[in-house]
Amino acid sequence: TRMRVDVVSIFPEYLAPLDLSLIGRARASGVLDLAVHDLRTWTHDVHRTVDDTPYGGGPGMVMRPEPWGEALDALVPVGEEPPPRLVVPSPAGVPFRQALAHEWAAERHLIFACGRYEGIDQRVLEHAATRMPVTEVSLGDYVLFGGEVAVLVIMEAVTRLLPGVLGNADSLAEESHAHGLLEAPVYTKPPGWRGHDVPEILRSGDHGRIARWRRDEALVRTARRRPDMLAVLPATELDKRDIAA
Ligand SMILES: N#Cc1c(-c2ccc3ccn(Cc4ccc(CN5CCCC5)cc4)c3c2)n[nH]c1N
Repeated sequence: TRMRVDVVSIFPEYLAPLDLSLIGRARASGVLDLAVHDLRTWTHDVHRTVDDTPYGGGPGMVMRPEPWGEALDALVPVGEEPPPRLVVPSPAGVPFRQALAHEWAAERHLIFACGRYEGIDQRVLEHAATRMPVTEVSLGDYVLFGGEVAVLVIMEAVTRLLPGVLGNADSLAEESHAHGLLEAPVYTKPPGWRGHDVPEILRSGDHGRIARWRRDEALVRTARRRPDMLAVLPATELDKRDIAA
């Protein structure tokens, strides 16, 4: 197996989509070995308590450290080399970007800790950091209820980078982002649909002009929707004339 992934959550059913389609195929082909665990497995009281009130006051509840400590003890064999990476989705995390997806696709073992409530007692991450690399990661500047959907996103981004998961067509699409712009619009049959026609050039067979048309469309789209992406393009990449057009 290329990669082992463990996910711990109080809502393990939230991770059911990881059984489907491409990720399901990656698991069936042996490229990915995924296990989802219920954090309450590591509680011992009759109410299977995972949360408590926050020290210092404040709204909501905080996830208790003990269940998490026992869960990580169970999932990290003593002396595992190299150690797994613990990934903890959090509103306070570093931004999740494609570069991180590439880094994590190279890991042998990932463990995802899905927080809920106001988050996980910080000592869980501090203690884990004494025996494995720990990354708090955020999907973006919006507020979710917990870490589960972040794990679905991260797992999709990472799994598609594992060898053999992408068809070579997709991997070419992956490369197309290499030019640092948003992709051009795509079309398929029929040539005319509800009064909207496919741009003539795409049906011309003139591959040089088609490539130029796509690059111009990509530039215009990027300038309109993601000017921040243009700011980082090396000058040699950017022809001001294209933008002005
Ligand atoms: N990835 C990612 C995330 C998450 C995320 C990830 C993991 C957990 C675990 C619990 N929550 C809920 C929550 C929501 C808001 C706060 C902030 N506090 C609220 C009042 C004072 C500050 C604390 C927890 C989570 C949210 N949100 N947005 C992303 N991009």
